[in-house]
Amino acid sequence: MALDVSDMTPAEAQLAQLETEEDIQHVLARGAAGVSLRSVTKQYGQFTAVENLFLDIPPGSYCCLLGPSGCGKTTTLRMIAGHETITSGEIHIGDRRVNDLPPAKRNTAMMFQNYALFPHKTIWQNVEFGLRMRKVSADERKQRVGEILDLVGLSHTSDRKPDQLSGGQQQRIALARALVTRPQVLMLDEPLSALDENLRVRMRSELRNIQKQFGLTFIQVTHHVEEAFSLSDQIVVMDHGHIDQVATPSELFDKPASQFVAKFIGDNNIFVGKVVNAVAESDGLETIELEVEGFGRIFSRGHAVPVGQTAACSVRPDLLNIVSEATPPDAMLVNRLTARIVDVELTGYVTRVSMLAEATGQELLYKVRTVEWSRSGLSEGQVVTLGWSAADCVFLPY
Ligand SMILES: Nc1ncnc2c1ncn2[C@@H]1O[C@H](COP(=O)(O)OP(=O)(O)OP(=O)(O)O)[C@@H](O)[C@H]1O
Repeated sequence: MALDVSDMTPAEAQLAQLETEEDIQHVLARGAAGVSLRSVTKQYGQFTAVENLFLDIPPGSYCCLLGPSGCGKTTTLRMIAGHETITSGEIHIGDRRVNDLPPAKRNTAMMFQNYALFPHKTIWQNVEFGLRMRKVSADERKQRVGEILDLVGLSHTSDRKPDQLSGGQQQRIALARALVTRPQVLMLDEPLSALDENLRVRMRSELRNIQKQFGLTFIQVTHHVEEAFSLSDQIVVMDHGHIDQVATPSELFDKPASQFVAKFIGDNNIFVGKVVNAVAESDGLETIELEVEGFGRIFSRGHAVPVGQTAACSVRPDLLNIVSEATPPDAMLVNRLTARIVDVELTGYVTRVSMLAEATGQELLYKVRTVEWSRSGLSEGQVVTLGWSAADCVFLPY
């Protein structure tokens, strides 16, 4: 049967050109593949959008590219998918260098922000489309489309058009359409951004379940910190076209590697000062003393830079403690400062308390279980002493 190519994306049109058995076998290959970026740079004219990226995404993992608008997440995703050329460097998918391969030959699939469903085709035809492009037989198409629609729980919608589905259902169909081609890597560009908050949280766990079930490599672009934390095995934090840190969610939460990451991922409290002393500890880290103007000495843990250099340290808002002024600092809560409560925000189980340091006016954030906050009897305008340990305070080279 002749293919209707009038509403194909460029990638799909390329697929339609696949001729050789080898091409088709590559595209139909199953199983997850890892992705490797080696010194990848993208320039648009004089502007460098991403520079010298090195990244290894293990096969079968869920990786999120996380960062503020304009940091280069989408450009990176599009280069992996082959929708954007790279200026220099190498990209490998599995054991293949894909720099010069068109999107259709990379064994990847892309799920777009707006789902890119064909409005005039039925749900069945939408899902079946990629298989037709790949010249899959009618019997196999029937079986695979049936299976995948079952899997996303939408078999009953197969005769409808996309605009007869809810946002969440359209999202599932877009996912089914991408998965039915059995890609080795699925790329998702802000897949949840069109959904309302409740649905987003539900679809998040569906995405994660499907990724686990298929054992595929998922690479997702997001600027939502919570989304990246809840989905990922690996989070790549990007800023201004560079990778700042690659880590698991818990590593990132406990040990941000830079001031940018510490701020971006969690409202951490950051203090900037000069290194005045560093003492080696048995776990290979050092306890580092920073002289911070207005506060005096602040103790943190990490890998020190030479004495005299400017550096910073970061403490999570939930690791601050309100302590009695009378209690002398001890090894547990060696860091102390006084602050005035300026705002209290109940967000559910957790209360966010904004404070201003008495000595410097620096804004500080304290997060506490709401039940504890209620028991404390504290309120706006009061001055409290905050204490935290060196172990909870992460040293950040400047
Ligand atoms: N075709 C293009 N021509 C010129 N500059 C571009 C082009 N595409 C992207 N850029 C620029 O490259 C930088 C990175 O863009 P990119 O879309 O990758 O960012 P992003 O992190 O995905 O942002 P967002 O979350 O807003 O989508 C931005 O400064 C953007 O303006």
